Amino acid sequence: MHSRSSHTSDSQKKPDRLVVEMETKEVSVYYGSHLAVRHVSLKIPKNQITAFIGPSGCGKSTLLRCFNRMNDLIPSARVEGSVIFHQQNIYDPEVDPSEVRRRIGLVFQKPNPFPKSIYDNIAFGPRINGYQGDLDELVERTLRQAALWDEVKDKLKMSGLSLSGGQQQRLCIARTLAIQPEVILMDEPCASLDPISTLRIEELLKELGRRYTIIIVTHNMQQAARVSDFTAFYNTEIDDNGVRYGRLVEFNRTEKIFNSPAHRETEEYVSGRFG
Ligand SMILES: Nc1ncnc2c1ncn2[C@@H]1O[C@H](COP(=O)(O)OP(=O)(O)OP(=O)(O)O)[C@@H](O)[C@H]1O
Repeated sequence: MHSRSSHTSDSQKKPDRLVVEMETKEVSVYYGSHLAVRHVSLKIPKNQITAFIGPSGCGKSTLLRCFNRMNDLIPSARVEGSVIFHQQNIYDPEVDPSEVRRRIGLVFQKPNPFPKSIYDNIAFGPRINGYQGDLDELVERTLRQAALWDEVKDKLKMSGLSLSGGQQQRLCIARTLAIQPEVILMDEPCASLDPISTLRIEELLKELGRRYTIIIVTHNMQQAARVSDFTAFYNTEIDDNGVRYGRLVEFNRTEKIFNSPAHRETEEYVSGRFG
């Protein structure tokens, strides 16, 4: 990939020249002695949406968590290889994992607002990080970015838990945006939402994808096709000892993965013949 010299306008969604935001080099993840994902090397393009797809258990969520060291919080998990961000391996011993997680936010599958007011859900992270600007302005701006402002502007003191599931998920996205991340990871963010809330989140994603680098794990191939610019297809493989592990099969522009993939197993998966 080449470096991009000029700014991309909002209307120009697919620039010819891309910069790499993050890169995994030979990443493998173990849970105890169990190899879950093997040797993934991948370049995540900046300000694009990358979808991770593949059958259950191929390691999509495991790999996603490597991008902001969330696997550190799982005692049995061990990551090999490197994940490069701003020319540094985020697994280097001198790197502070909480700083990594501030710059690379994660939105979970199930909306998980704090049991606090809508306002404080947004303000909490910036306060902890010593935000010096106008918090009211930040709360409004991020709620607008997350397409939630109009629905909540008159009830900012109400609990975040009083919102619908779809609104809660947009609140969690706003909360992530408020700490001004550079990359947003999303682990099946629509899995627990109804179709209308799902569409709203997808619209939001397309909007955010112009300004942020987004990686989204999804079970839903139509969703990957609708929202992403690039797609990584993972599959499971069985080694000589009969042990199943996940591996990256193919990574390319989404239209290529869905219309003319290089590998037969990708074609079989995206056409619904397995998985
Ligand atoms: N916390 C954990 N402890 C032990 N093994 C785990 C843990 N999380 C995942 N695994 C194992 O790692 C492998 C990959 O799981 P992972 O959840 O990353 O796959 P996935 O592709 O995201 O699956 P799904 O689509 O079903 O969510 C599986 O064999 C799973 O059982």
